[in-house]
Amino acid sequence: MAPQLDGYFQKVDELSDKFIDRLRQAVAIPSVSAEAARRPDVVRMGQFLADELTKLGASVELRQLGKQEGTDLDLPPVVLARYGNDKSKRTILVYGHYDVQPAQKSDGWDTEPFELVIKEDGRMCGRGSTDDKGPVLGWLNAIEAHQVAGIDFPVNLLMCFEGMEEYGSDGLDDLVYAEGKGFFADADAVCISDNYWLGTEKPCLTYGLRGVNYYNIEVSGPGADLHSGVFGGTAQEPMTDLVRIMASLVDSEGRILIPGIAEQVAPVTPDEEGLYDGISFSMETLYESLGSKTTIFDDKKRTLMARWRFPSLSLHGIEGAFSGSGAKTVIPAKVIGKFSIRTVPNMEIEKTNEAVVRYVEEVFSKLGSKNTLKVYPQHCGRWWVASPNHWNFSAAAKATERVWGVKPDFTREGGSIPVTLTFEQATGKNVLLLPMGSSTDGAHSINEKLDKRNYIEGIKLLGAYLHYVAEEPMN
Ligand SMILES: NCC(=O)N[C@@H](Cc1c[nH]cn1)C(=O)O
Ligand SMILES: [Zn+2]
Ligand SMILES: [Zn+2]
Repeated sequence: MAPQLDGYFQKVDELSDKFIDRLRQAVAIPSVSAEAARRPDVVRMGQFLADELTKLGASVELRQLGKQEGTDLDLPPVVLARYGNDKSKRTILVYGHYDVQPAQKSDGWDTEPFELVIKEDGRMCGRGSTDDKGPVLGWLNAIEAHQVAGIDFPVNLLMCFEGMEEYGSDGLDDLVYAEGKGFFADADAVCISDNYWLGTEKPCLTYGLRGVNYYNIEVSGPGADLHSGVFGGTAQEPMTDLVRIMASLVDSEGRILIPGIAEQVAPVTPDEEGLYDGISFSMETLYESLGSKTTIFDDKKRTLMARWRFPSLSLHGIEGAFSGSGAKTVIPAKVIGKFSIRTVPNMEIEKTNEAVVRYVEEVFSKLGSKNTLKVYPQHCGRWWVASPNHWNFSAAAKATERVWGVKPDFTREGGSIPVTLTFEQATGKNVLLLPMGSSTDGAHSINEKLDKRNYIEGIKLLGAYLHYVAEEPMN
């Protein structure tokens, strides 16, 4: 089956230095969507992709999305591209994002985050290497390897690459819904490569994601930051209120203390109980990914359930708080606490928001503080669970076995890619998550990396998947 694949694989190996260089160029563009000052770099990264795709012969459009909500900042463009328009072939729509999480060497990185540094053991370190520049470039590299090998591209490829995923995909949903019957109308299925294997050796295909509701809690009081010697003990301090509110959201065992959250979670079914044992996942690999043994649970099943099918609440930070080294004796006038809830079936965005706002206001009112509180969701994206019983998943499973020599696990994921559900609803087609990187890649963390092996074999995997898609009978 898929007879041209050996020639394709050989060409990917031959071109591997060129493909790594393409990733090096992409990592060097600090396309951090969360930082206003970096917006020109995000736009530059979109342009880089558009130029590379144009050179490969794709037709490319940079779609403007208007202003970022509540700001004067232009949103970065969505790169929409088409490669091939042969009515006798299937059409696959792929999505990825070219923005990255913030990173600074001083966060604790061993090397400059926006320089791709290749270690002797094959780790390619750099912000965005695995999330999501490596996988996005994987599609471009697959096109190039086919061209150089002289192998006919097996499908028509539609591409949608956005630059705001790490900041809530502002503006993308409207575009995807609008183009469901437009630019994306020909799509027979959707494939997203923006997640990770559960461990470091066994590949997986993913059919579920948690959603995310991200919140701000603002507490303000004094008109300006104050000297704590002069005003300590006389002014009510916003940070004191905020820390007490934040401490009331979740306990050290990860239990969410907000009434109205656990009540929305779908009960565990007997069928589901048996699902976890068959999954290749070890606590040892988790400890390696975590860099410590500080897990809430000691066993695989409860750990996987906590990641996939129960909600979690994480405290992320406090804007306006002193966080440098040294000993600044300030009372911050206004602080904004940031936290998010990863949501699961059958939680509803609005119901969850209402429960959060009600609870935070109640806790604050019990403090008897004269400060002012505002609590509001910053962005929300729904959870997604799909059926893996579809030719899209069968093709990916065959490709995985061909490239990695092992049948993939079928997994869910704790992270969120809210546009996944939007693609499913807008196109009415099956969506598959086909990861390239592994659990130790450290996405969003310091020293993010993509192993050279996962990048190169991942390029083979994406191409092989398209060949098997072309061979699958419709179901
Ligand atoms: N690779 C997917 C990913 O990292 N998604 C982000 C999405 C997000 C939501 N709010 C901010 N980023 C995630 O954190 O899961
Ligand atoms: Zn991502
Ligand atoms: Zn991410």
